[in-house]
Amino acid sequence: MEKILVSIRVRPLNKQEASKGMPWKLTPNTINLTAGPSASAQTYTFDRVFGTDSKTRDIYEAHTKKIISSTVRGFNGTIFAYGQTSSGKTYTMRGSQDEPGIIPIAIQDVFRNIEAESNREFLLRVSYMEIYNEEIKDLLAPENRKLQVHESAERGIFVAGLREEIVVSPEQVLQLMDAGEAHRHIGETNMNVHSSRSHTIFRMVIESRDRGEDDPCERDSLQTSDPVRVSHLNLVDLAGSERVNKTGAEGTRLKEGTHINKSLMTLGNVINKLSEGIEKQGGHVPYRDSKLTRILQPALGGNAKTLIICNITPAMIHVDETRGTLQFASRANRVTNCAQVNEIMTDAALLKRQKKEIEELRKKLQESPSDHWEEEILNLRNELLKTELEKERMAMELQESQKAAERRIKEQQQKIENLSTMVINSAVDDRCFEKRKKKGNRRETWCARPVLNPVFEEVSHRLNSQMYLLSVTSLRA
Ligand SMILES: Nc1ncnc2c1ncn2[C@@H]1O[C@H](COP(=O)(O)OP(=O)(O)OP(=O)(O)O)[C@@H](O)[C@H]1O
Repeated sequence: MEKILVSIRVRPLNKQEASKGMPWKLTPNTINLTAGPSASAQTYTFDRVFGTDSKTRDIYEAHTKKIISSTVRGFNGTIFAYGQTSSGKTYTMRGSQDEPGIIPIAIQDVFRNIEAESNREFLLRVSYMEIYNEEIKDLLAPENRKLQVHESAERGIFVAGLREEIVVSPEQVLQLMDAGEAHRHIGETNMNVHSSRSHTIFRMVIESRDRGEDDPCERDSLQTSDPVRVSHLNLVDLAGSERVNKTGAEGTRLKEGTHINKSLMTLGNVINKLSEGIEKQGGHVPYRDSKLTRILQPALGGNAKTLIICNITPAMIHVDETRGTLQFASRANRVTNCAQVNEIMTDAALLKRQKKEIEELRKKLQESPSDHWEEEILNLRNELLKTELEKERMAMELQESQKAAERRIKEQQQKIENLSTMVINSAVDDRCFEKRKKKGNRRETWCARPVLNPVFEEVSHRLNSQMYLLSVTSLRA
């Protein structure tokens, strides 16, 4: 569900209006009446409010651009300009010599979007119609008049007998538009020298399907079995609501004005009912009360993305009409639509899509768990290898240090043995020497323990401490 978007565009004051000033205060999202006898604290809030110096390109970028790219992806889209006569609807939608309008910018953008969708092929058809005095006229084939609106399950709501031209370039579309424009009802009123006396709907039907594989055999089968997306883009320039006394309408102009006002009143009623949620409560919405609302039915509370650009005249003299436009805009802003991609599914297309989905699921089932486990296993294997290598390294180091300790012990034992032999020999020598001395010039004395050679004592002490150190080291190892 998404809201109907509403933007307000305030046209600059013209020479006659400028002297009285502008009683409206604007912010990027709000507008309120600050001067004059009917000034009030009421603030109107919208998706965007564009001031008198705004450019159509800014308005396009704000919301229209997104809607246009959605239509290329299969959503219905409608953009229309609403407002009193001479408020700038045609200026906004068609543009001027100096500033292109929403329609030419949108057409260029449709083709740009299509170019970016390289995996799809497109078929574009355009039609251009006018609702004048509640009669539908074909602007691309002016001999087609009084066309009727019908509804069918396949086509939805459509205008029977309306010419649709296949187009391949933005230039071709703009040429067709210009040709159609020449057949439009335009008249002079007190308020607008080129007043649109009719509502116009420029429609682009965008059909697309997947290009399929590179294999031409495969391509042929795809063409019959792929779903086709069909979306409608409506670019609407409404005739302006008008007051008979202000427009000075009489005769033909008066008749036109009556019809214009009647269809705009129906549009207002439809928006009222929708904003009150009447349709959701099962109530009646009077779409059939005018050709305009009947043709635009999908855009009003239906399957479409919709933007209404409400044009207002900021002059003091038009305060009442401007307030009427803002009230309509507020109600429209409360209406919700439900846009979805429009696909035409043949049985073959349905079957093919289901097969594709099953295939994708099977692939996921097969691929994703094994991918996951393979990675897990690889990680675990690496961990295991690392641990084993570390274990081996530690075992080798231990072996080495044990061997070294054993070697040192053996060496020390060898040294002790050698030294012991030396000490025994030296003790024997000493005793012989003492005996010889005794026999010589000294008296023989008794000693409780044998007096050892000081050299022996020193060596023995050192050996004992080294043996102690060795045993401690080998214990530690
Ligand atoms: N934003 C703008 N900047 C400059 N000039 C503007 C702007 N908007 C409208 N105008 C001028 O105001 C005049 C009336 O505009 P336009 O014809 O677009 O009004 P309209 O709402 O389509 O009127 P109608 O309902 O009678 O057809 C034109 O001369 C147009 O060039």
